[in-house]
Amino acid sequence: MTDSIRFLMCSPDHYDVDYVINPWMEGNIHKSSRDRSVEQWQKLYHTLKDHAIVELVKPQKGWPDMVFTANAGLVLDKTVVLSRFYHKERQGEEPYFKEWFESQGFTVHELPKDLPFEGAGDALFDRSGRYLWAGYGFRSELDSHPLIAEWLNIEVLSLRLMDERFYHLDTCFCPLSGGYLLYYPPAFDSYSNRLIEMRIPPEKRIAIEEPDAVNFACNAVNINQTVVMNKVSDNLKARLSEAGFNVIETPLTEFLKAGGAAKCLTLRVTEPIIPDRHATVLIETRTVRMEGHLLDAGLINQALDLIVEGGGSFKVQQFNLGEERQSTSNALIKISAPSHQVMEDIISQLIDIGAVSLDEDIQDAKLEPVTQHGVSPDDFYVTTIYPTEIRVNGEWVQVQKQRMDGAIAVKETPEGIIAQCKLLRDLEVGEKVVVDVAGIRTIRKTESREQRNAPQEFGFMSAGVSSERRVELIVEQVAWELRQIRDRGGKVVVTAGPVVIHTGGAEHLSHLIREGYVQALLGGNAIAVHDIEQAMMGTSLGVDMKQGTAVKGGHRHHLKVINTIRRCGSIANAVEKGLFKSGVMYECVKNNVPFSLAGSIRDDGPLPDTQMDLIKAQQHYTELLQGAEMILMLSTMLHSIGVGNMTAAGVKMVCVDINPAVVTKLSDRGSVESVGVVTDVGLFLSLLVKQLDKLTSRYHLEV
Ligand SMILES: NC(=O)c1ccc[n+]([C@@H]2O[C@H](COP(=O)([O-])OP(=O)(O)OC[C@H]3O[C@@H](n4cnc5c(N)ncnc54)[C@H](O)[C@@H]3O)[C@@H](O)[C@H]2O)c1
Ligand SMILES: NC(=[NH2+])NCCC[C@H](N)C(=O)O
Repeated sequence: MTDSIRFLMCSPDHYDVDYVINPWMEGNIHKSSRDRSVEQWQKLYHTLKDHAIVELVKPQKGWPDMVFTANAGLVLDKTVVLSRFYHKERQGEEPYFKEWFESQGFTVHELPKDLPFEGAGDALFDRSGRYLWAGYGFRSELDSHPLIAEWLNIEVLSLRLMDERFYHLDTCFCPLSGGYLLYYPPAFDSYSNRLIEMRIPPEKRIAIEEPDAVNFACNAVNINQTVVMNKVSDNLKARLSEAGFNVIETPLTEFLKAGGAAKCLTLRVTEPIIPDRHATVLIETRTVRMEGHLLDAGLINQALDLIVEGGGSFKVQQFNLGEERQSTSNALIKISAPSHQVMEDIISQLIDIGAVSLDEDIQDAKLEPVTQHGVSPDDFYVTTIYPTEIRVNGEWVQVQKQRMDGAIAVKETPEGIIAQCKLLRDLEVGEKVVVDVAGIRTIRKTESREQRNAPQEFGFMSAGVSSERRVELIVEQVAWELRQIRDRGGKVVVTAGPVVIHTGGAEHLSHLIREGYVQALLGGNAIAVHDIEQAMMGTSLGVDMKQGTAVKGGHRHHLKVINTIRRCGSIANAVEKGLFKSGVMYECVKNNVPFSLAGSIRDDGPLPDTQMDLIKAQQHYTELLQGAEMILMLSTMLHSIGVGNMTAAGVKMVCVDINPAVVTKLSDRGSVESVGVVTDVGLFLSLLVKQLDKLTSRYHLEV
């Protein structure tokens, strides 16, 4: 027995599973056996008494989980941070534990109300006492960690728990003597796993598998070289013994029904203090402001989800709800993150949804020079489709050539600062690039309630996937827009895949081009090949387009076509020679509608017009997209996604595809101008042409 080590336990007189506050309790209400739980608890108690002193706190009726004394608080030397339970079901335990600590002469620190922290269940010292591992994510709030660091004057390393089954840190993490760590890595997010790996050398990490984890092998009591736990596999036992530990198994199945085992049932109240320790936490906090229709546009939920999913936590410090129909709301949100890197990731996503720093926190954007052509400094801000501004020398500068997945390059010119989105490969030595997230804001339009909720037929509203009726409504709307754009001399760009031809859409798309509704066509080798095959041979990929049946040997047709066009040198030359007289490509040539065919690994031939240098192809696409007001994306995932990435918010995008997943991916840009239509593209085009004819036909005056 070691006199210097003391534990606190609470006998299970009132223990039962009375409610559900963790997944282990589900289905176990009143299913634990009183006799067996007493017997199991006694066995643990006596086992520990062989190795240490065990004190007892009086159990209280009505507080069945009080048996889990690990959650009483966190002790270091004669100081304790009392638990603030997350669930009301356990909050009533707090005064009893407080009384016990005070009666033993501990200095008790209490966290503010609404700042949960569940004691040694969520905070474990490295066994040498140099630092504290603290869990958050389910029961304890990240914001409690700085206070704990300060009160206990210790370095706190925050670990985010990800698996509900391992809702307390001590269910999946157990520091052992000699610098060893027993833990279950999948219970943590990747940032936390990296932190663990940085602190604990590989030879000291004993990572366990799921079968041991669900037997609560990590929920172990470690006293020097002894480890007491519910159950252990032979393999883990052997690994622990290799590391010099003697495992004592003591069944605690009745307590597993409430989500606890050996460690949960004990609190070590003698945690030695080491002299040269310092309060440190990596946690960063920032406050951002959001303004707009925060509630009904769902922006506030989106922001809070982003923070939590990104590994941070939040406090809404202020929320002013707009009172009138048109008035906007505003909120101040304080964000905490376990490291600068996590904070940066969260803030950059919040910037994308329009969050801004508080005036007093606004700084200039951080700029770093490009030192190698085509390579950005690390930590660069990745651009989105939304209009963006950066702050340079105290002034906000609009970023030009907005597109997503670029970096912001900044140049000083005699005319002033120029900031523009650039692809990494285009960055030049001498330019500076915006890094980090300071001094950046995106401008989000605040639409009125009417705009947001207008009936689908007259507004490119919420990015949504269509039902059958919506297809017709969207066709009516697209037709209306196409007519408006054509009549005012605007620009519509079409991206189209070969399915347009296979589904009989060629004649309709040809019609749109001929009638002046299309100002540029973007696609790949296939649309052109199959279109010309149809124009020259009546088949598309060997299928007779009139009969809908495969033509014998028809699969060779498209190669013949490719060969013919290659002989001519270009599609335009072939049209000039009169080799074919209809179809999408024919109309483009005849009506001077520029097109760009971008190559791919699948291409046969390719056609002489197909640009196999992808960088050139991307540049050509970008040029043709300049000034587009609307993009019709017709059944090509590859080219449509490529185009989506190049296009800033504000351009109307209509994505037509039979696969809802593709439509959702393309239309869900968080931008109100995108709309998705799940339907057959041939059908869509035929409806569109019909609707345009209706819109442009003369009135028949009845006399
Ligand atoms: N012979 C060739 O050279 C050849 C042949 C095929 C493809 N390719 C090339 O491969 C690349 C990818 O081709 P892609 O763009 O066709 O493929 P993709 O997979 O990127 O897109 C095809 C899309 O069409 C959708 N679709 C299928 N049937 C539909 C229907 N009836 N109505 C509406 N949507 C429908 C699919 O869901 C899919 O999203 C392109 O560059 C293309 O030029 C070349
Ligand atoms: N330190 C622990 N993991 N304690 C287990 C506590 C179990 C208890 N039923 C709860 O959900 O709070």
